[in-house]
Amino acid sequence: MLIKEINIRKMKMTMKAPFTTSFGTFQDKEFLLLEVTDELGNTGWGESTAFHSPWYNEETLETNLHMIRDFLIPLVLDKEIAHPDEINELFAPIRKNNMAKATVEGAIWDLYAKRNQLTLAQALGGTAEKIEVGISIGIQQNVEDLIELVRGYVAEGYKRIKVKIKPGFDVDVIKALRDAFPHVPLMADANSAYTLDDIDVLKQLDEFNLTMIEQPLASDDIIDHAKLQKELKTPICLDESIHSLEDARKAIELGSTKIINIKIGRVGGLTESKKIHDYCMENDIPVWCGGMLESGIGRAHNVALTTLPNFILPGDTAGSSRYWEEDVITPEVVAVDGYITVPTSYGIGYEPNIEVMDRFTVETFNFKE
Ligand SMILES: O=C(O)CCC(=O)C1=CC=C[C@@H](O)[C@@H]1C(=O)O
Ligand SMILES: [Mg+2]
Repeated sequence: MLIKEINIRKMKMTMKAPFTTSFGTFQDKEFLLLEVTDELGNTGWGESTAFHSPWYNEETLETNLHMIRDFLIPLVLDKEIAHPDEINELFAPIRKNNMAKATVEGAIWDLYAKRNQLTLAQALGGTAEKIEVGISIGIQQNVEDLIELVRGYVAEGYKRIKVKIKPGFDVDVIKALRDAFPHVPLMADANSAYTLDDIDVLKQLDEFNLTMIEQPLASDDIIDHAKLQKELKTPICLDESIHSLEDARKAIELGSTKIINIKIGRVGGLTESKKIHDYCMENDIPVWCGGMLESGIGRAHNVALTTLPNFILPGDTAGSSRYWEEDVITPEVVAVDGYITVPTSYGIGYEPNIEVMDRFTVETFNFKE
C-alpha cells in the first residue's frame, strides 16, 4: 500500500469530569488525530495519546506534532508498505518519541486492515468477541465522594475498579473502599508517587486483597520495583517503566513486575504491543490494556488490541460516555455490564464522525506528495 496523503487534526475536547492524578488535574483534553489515505482512497485513523503537558512522560502534543511532521511523515509518505509491522523498523532510527510513532503506525494498521477486509482485531490475531472492561477513577476530593463514584460504577457492572493513591491518600482510602466493597476487584495506581522509603505504608496495602499496585515507584525504574516486589504479597503492575519488549523482558527477568499494563502509545505502537503481549504470555505474565483518556479513535485501537488472548485482566477502556458528551466516532464505544462487544466492521470498526470532529478541531495540517 502507498500512503498518498496524511492529515493531522489538533483537537480540543472537554471531558465530562476533571481527571486528577498524583501529578495534577485537567478537564480539557488537547490531542492529535491522524488520518492516512492510500492510493485507492482507503483511509486509516490513529490518535496521539500524548498529553498537552509532559506530566505522564516526556512527550506532549507539540513534541508529537513536531516529530510526526518533521521526521515520521517523510519516512512513510509515498512509500510502498506491505505490512504495518514494517513501520516499527522504519521508525527505529528515531530515538524514543513512542507516542508520536504509535499515532502514525496505528493509522497504518487501521488502513491495512480495511484494505484486506479484516477487522483490526483480526489483523492483530485477536479472537475475543467481547472484552471485559474496568474503570479508572481519578483522585477525588474526599473518600465519601470516591465511595459514591465507585458504587455507581459497580452498579454499572464494571469488572474492576482502579483508584489513584498517593502518600497521605492511600491506606485509609483503600480500607474504606474495601469495607464498602468487600468483593469488588480493586487496584491502586500510584503513578510513581512513592519511594522505597514508603515500603511500610505499601506493605499495609497487602491486607486489602488488591489485584495489583500499579507503578508505585519511579517511572524509569525496574531495580527498586524488584526489591519492593520481594516485600509485597500484592502483585506490582508496571506502566510508565515499560516502553518496549526489551524493557518488559528485563523487568520480568528481574522480578520487578507480575502484571504489565500495555498502552499502545507508551510502547510505540500495535506491533510492539503485540510483541510484549506474546512475550508476557510465554512467561505467564498477564497483561491488560491501559487508557490515556482517549477519544473514540484511540479507544477503538485499545478494544482491538484487547482481543488478544493474554489480555486476561480487565483494562481501562471504558465506554465513550464515561469521558465525552459526544465522541468523534459512530457508533460510540459502549460498555454494557462491564463488557464491550468487539466491532465486526473492517479496520477499527467505528466510523469517524467528521461533523463532531470538525467541531472540536482547533487546527489541521495536510501532507501529500
Ligand atoms: O483512560 C482511562 O480512563 C485511564 C486513565 C488513567 O488511569 C491514566 C492515564 C494517564 C496517567 C495516569 O493517570 C493513569 C495511568 O497511569 O494509567
Ligand atoms: Mg498507570
